[in-house]
Amino acid sequence: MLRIAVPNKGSLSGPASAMLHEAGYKQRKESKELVLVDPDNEVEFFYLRPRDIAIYVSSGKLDIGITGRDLLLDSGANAEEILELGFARSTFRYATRPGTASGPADFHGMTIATSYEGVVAKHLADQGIDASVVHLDGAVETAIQLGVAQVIADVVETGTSLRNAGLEVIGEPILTSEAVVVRRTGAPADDPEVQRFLRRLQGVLVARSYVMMDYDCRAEHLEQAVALTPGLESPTVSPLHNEGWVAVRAMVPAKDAQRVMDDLYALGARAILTTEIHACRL
Ligand SMILES: Nc1ncnc2c1ncn2[C@@H]1O[C@H](COP(=O)(O)OP(=O)(O)OP(=O)(O)O)[C@@H](O)[C@H]1O
Ligand SMILES: O=P(O)(O)OC[C@H]1O[C@H](OP(=O)(O)OP(=O)(O)O)[C@H](O)[C@@H]1O
Ligand SMILES: [Mg+2]
Repeated sequence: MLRIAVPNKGSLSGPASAMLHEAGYKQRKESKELVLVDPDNEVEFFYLRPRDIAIYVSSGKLDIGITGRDLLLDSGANAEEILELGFARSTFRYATRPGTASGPADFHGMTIATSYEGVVAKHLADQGIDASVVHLDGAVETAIQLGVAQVIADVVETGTSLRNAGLEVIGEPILTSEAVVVRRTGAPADDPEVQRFLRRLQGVLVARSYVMMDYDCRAEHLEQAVALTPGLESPTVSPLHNEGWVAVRAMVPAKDAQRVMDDLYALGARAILTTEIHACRL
């Protein structure tokens, strides 16, 4: 039975469970449940603090886990990412009050507050910056106002939290993060249970980002139409009862669907339909 770590709180928790549910797995009904067995799919889910997940996985007690790339790197655990999941996207950045510093090189001698001490200490060492780091559990943006630090390093998504605290980002992002599936570094890549789990999640990612498009077009326009809708492998083309017309079916990136429909219509295609994909295996 595959043993999988799932975030039990915070930004990762809801979207991770939603993705597992879409992939056909049983998920807990209430947030106090810590372990859930899904016998039909031969998996066992352990709901753990997001920060701890890479550590459990690196110990080998759990086979795989869902966590944030930033949390994985911060933990220093012997674990590696094997699939990007496309949610909880963020950057990790330094921020200060305006006028404090023009770049990280000015941080010498300053104190930097963060919840990601591992990431920050490594970045400072790599850049040869001699600054002290103070660890805070959260609400790091307030540390400057309260005089605990001159600089913070924190997760930034929209930048609203920084703006509200009167802070501005300094320097380039230290890293970009999103939710990822992790396993112990060097664990066998061809484990069939892990492969099946990854295929299911990949199926959800594709189902979320593509639509199925069907349309009819004149045979003489087929090559131009197919250039607009190349599909993943190759579009399905079927004859229509009306001579000189064909029906085409192809997967199209959801974000492009309306533009592609306009272009197909302009080409003379008709009965252009899109339908949602609920699940797939590529
Ligand atoms: N506002 C946000 N937008 C996108 N991703 C975020 C945001 N805040 C945190 N994350 C991501 O979520 C993960 C952090 O998990 P964490 O449990 O700390 O979330 P949290 O929402 O900050 O919860 P907590 O309230 O427990 O601190 C990291 O991978 C981080 O990059
Ligand atoms: O750029 P934004 O869209 O404002 O998002 C970033 C903020 O979201 C998270 O905070 P969270 O609400 O989890 O509180 P925390 O700092 O206590 O973890 C993160 O730590 C930042 O503070
Ligand atoms: Mg947080």
